[in-house]
Amino acid sequence: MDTGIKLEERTDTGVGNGKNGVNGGSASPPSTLVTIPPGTPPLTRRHVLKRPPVDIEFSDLTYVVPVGRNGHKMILRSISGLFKSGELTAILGPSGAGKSTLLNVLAGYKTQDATGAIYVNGRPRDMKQFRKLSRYIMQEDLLQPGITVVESIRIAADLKLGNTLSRKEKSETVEEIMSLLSLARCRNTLTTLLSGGERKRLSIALELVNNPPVIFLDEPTTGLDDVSSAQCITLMKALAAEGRTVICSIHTPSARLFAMFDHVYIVSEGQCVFAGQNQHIVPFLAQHDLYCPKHYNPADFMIEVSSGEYGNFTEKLSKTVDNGRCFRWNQENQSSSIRRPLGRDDRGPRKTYESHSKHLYDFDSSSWSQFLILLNRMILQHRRNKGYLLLKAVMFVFVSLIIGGMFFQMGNDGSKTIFNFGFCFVTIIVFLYIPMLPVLLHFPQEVQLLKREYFNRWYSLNAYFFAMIFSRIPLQMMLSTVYIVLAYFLTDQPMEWSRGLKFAAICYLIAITSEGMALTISSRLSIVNSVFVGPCLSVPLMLLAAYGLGDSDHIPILIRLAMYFSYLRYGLEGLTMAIYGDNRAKMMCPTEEMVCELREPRALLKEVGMEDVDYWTDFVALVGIFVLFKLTLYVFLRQRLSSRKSWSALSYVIRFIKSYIEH
Ligand SMILES: Nc1ncnc2c1ncn2[C@@H]1O[C@H](COP(=O)(O)OP(=O)(O)OP(=O)(O)O)[C@@H](O)[C@H]1O
Repeated sequence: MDTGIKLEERTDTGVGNGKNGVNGGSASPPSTLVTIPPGTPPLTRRHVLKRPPVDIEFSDLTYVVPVGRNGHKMILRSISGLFKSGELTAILGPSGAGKSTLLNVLAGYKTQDATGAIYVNGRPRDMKQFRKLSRYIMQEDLLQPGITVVESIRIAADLKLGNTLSRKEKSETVEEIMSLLSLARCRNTLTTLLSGGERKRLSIALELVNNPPVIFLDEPTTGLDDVSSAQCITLMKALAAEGRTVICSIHTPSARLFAMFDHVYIVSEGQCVFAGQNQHIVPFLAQHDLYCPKHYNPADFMIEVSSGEYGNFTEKLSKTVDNGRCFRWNQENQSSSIRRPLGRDDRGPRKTYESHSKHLYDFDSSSWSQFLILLNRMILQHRRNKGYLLLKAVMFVFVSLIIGGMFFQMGNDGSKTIFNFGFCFVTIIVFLYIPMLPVLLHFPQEVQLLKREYFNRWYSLNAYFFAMIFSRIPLQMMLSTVYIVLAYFLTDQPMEWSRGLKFAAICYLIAITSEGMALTISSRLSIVNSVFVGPCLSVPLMLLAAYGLGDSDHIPILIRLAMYFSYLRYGLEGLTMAIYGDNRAKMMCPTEEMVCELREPRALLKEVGMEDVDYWTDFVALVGIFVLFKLTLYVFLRQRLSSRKSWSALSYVIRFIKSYIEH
């Protein structure tokens, strides 16, 4: 089965449905249980731009994922539906029914394996334009660590509002959002210390900064207690009542929560088994001789029916609602408008988003501002992560003392030249592992955060990528200096500025290249796989660094080719040349030694086959490999963040490799 992108997408997105935002004509009667406390500030805040309403319709949506090497699994089966602005919609269903998948496809988070059509205000969805209108709050509340609540919202406001508001207006916006989401009390708490409810509210606050007209939430109440869940849904209801389209997937809601939803869409085995107002569910089921017991939560009953507890009704119910096309239960009067002409733009002339406010939905901050804001955020996070910095510095001190002790005073000892060459080899291993391992553990999580922020259009990948490079390199160099200085002095290497600087430069290059390699590996893999693949790849790199030393004529051609890619070999050559190159004078030979065969530096270089090696060639090769890793990282990240077809080939290759690693 063809699983390519087949969602209809065009460049001319439609707009405005003629309603002016408020729950105009939403068929659901206001629930008596929904209480927005008196005095609650209006959700459309003073300094925030007005957004036009957005209706989302989908037709014959099918989602098929590849399973194993040849199999497929159909998760969504040709379902249809309509989610209107001004309404709070719940997508309900038993576990594994396909709720999150539906949300992912509608939000545009996953489009690759989907087929069918999605319409925005009656016109085929233009994904580029739609991404500017919608925000997706995912189930896991991934928040940037090392910053406080107020700092998080300020950074989001700086990135999203750019120069559209003055500094004072932006501060007011931040304060308004904090009070709206009851976050003022924990304004100075680090995000990592927040409770589940506070994390969820902060996730919502961050996406509300520039007032999106469409909000998707994946299971917003999971992990929250009854009170926090009710607060969260009340807030969603209030946001919808202001004209936004709010769609959330939700697991078995209590009767109280269930009554708050304006529109309920129930999924079972990838099919729609009900779409309409919550009060119609009980009569709907009664039509099929399924009677909800008195005082029983209709949501629970519906889920039990969908789970097959009363027999298999999925096909029958799905047929009755025409797999989501039937509009009968969406309104008070159920006798009319049985089937919706999905996708037909029948609401008269309207402006397009392009003409309405094209510039409002582009990035409001320039790439340069995004870069500076992200750089500041990353530096702040590094500074706050004192435990990690200290641990890394202590590791470097510890390793340099151990290595310094093992090779103590051998640098100028002609009888220990070969051991001192061993010091160079050990040094490249240090700068392979210490910069690499923490990245393999940490970066897969950071990629998840990047995906969330990028998908919700906080910044461009270029801004993030360069901020990451510029925040990491100085830190890596600072920490590496600890080892370089201690080990260099303890092992008594030549006290010449030029040699010391050349030695340090190669160490820095190996360190940042190792970090680059780790970033590249972990940009595509989970933590477990990264931690496995990284050290495994290091073994051939180390072997290639030392393979055939002194006997390079007999190295097989394939290994010789592979050597060109082993940056550790260039590193080893560079360190050796820094210490022994440039016609270094003979080393001292201790009196107790009869002969010091290798006291002449040239003799060592000949022994290890490096007489013709040029330090600057190695230096340039290391820079080249560093740049190559960075470019690969950029391509991998772009591919990971993109749903464009042009990346499909690369993504299939990566999927194929991963299917071997992960099975
Ligand atoms: N990439 C995938 N490969 C294979 N199966 C998948 C994939 N993604 C989802 N599924 C399967 O599709 C089904 C629907 O998944 P989905 O996450 O949409 O369910 P859900 O209704 O949100 O469930 P829950 O309420 O438990 O989160 C599940 O059985 C899941 O295992």
